[in-house]
Parts: sequence; structure tokens; C-alpha cells
Amino acid sequence: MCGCGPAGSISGVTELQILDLTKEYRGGKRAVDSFTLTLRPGVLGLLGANGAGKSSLMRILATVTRPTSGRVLWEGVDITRRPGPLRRAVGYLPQDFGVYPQLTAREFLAYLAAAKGLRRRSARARIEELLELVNLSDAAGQRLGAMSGGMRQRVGIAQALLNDPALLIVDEPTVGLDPEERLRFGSLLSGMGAERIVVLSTHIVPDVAATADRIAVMGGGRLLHHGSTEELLLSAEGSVWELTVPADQLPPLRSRFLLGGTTRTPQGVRARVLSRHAPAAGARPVPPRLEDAYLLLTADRSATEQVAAW
Ligand SMILES: Nc1ncnc2c1ncn2[C@@H]1O[C@H](COP(=O)(O)OP(=O)(O)OP(=O)(O)O)[C@@H](O)[C@H]1O
Repeated sequence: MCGCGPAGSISGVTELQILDLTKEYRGGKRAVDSFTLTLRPGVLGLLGANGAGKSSLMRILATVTRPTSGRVLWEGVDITRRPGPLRRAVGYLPQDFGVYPQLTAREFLAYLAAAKGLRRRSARARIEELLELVNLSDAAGQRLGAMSGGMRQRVGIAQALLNDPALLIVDEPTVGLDPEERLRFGSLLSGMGAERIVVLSTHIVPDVAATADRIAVMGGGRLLHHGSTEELLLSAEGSVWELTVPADQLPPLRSRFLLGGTTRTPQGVRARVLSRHAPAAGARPVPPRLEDAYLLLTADRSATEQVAAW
């Protein structure tokens, strides 16, 4: 990196406070609902299904849109009243990251550096540094239109880092990437949480498992859970079972319980049943995975609480 600290961090601990935040769109859709969370340096994985409200929250944090009520404080300053300090400190990679296909990666970054007000000389050095960081130095002269999705996302992260942000927001960055590109992208992000706040929004559980220090699970606009990976796993302790049933018994099992997955075996179908209570005699408790914990948190409560005799 550039050797200087991230922009916007002052001597105290960098902090972003989200206080009772609500975003209601015209027509009454409440995308963010009374969301409260304090973020400090590290990678926060924001997990939620499509429509959970992640992008709406990210857009508010990036000051692209305003909340309906509630407040966001950056270093104690309300970002709606005084967006300047946060805007100088934020790097944002939106979900629909548009590029100019005719520009090369280097030209594109130079264009955005100018738009962000970076001085030409320091911008030039910064761009070369970032191209190296995202492993694109050799492809910097390539047109964006000719790049793979993974390469374009790396250009996206480079543009978000131009101002050496103290707050880095990346919205669903791995959509459309192949597994190798996802891994590379994850390790790039996890290296950035040491001195800055990184918010990584995704609906892909393994992405946060590999990258995040802490996980926030969002559903219906609300914060359903916040904690370390271990704490999320603990929330599902004692609620994951394995049960083998004949294939024709799978549909009724599925209608009664939330299933975390099924595997065909010579003895029948082995189902991973997510239930706070033993689903049937013969069900064996197994250690939870992160996906199980996420599903249990986000699933319709009534579906998980059914304990009808099987
Ligand atoms: N500009 C808008 N006007 C009206 N409703 C909107 C608008 N933007 C989002 N919504 C609605 O708000 C809810 C939350 O959307 P949002 O995009 O924030 O969720 P998300 O978790 O990021 O999902 P996705 O990954 O699919 O974008 C959805 O029901 C969506 O249809």
C-alpha cells in the first residue's frame, strides 16, 4: 500500500455507527428496518438473501441515497448532515459496477482518480501501486471490454481503493466470478481489514466464511444476527441433524422441516435436517456448518419450529 494510513482515520479508533436506520421506498417498501450496528476495523461480512436490503444499506453508507429515518455516524459525524468527511474516506464498489469498455484499466483508473480529485502526479503512482496490488500490472493496457469478469472486479476494487479509504464497501463483488477468481478476490479483501473497515455484502456463505472477521445476517431489512464466525456457528449448535429416509419419504420430510441438503446413499436419502428439536427417532445430531446457521436464522420461523411427529 501507499505507506500512509487510510484517508479519514483520525487518531482514535475508526468507527461507523448505524443507529436505528430505516429506508422506505416510495410505495411503502421498507428495505432497511430499524438497523443498528457499530463497525470497527476488520472485514464485516453482510449476509442476506436477494432482497434482504443489503444494497439499500450499502447505498446509504456510501451516501448515494438517504435514509428515511435513523442516523449513520462516521467518526461521530452524521453523514446526512455532513457527508464530506465520510465521502473523502469511503471507497465503494457497487453491485452494478459499470465500466467503459473502450478504456484500458489504466485509463479508467486515471479517469476516476481525476473525478475523485486526486492530483495527477500522485494519482499516477497510486494507480501503478493498485494495479500491482490487484495483480493487474501486466493487463493494465488491456481494454475493460475484453477482460474477464474477475479481472473487471479487480479493476473495480482498485478504483474503490484510489483514495486509500478508511471505509471500503463492496456490494456482491463475487457474483459471476469463477471459484478461483472468488478465492483470489476473498484473500485480497481479507488483507485489507487490518486498518480499515471493510463491508462485504453477499448472499454466498462461503465467501464470508473465508474472508470476514465478523458476520452480520440481514433479513427483511433487519439485523438478525451479528458476531464472529464462531458465534454464528454456535447459534446453530444442537439444531442440525442427519437422518436417512427412503426416497419416497423425502417430500413429506421436506414439507415438515427445513433441510440443509440431501445426499443419495445406497440406504436411502441422507438429509441434513435443521430443527431446534430432534426431527425423528434415529436422527443423529451433527456439528453445524455456517450455511446451516444462516439458513436457520433466515428461514421462516414457523417452518423451523414444527416438531410434528415424523
Ligand atoms: N429504488 C427502489 N425502489 C423501490 N424498491 C426498491 C428499490 N431498491 C430496492 N428496492 C426493494 O427493496 C428491497 C431490498 O432491496 P435491496 O436491493 O436493498 O436488497 P439486496 O439484499 O441488496 O438484494 P439484491 O442482492 O437482490 O440486490 C427489495 O424488495 C427491493 O425490491
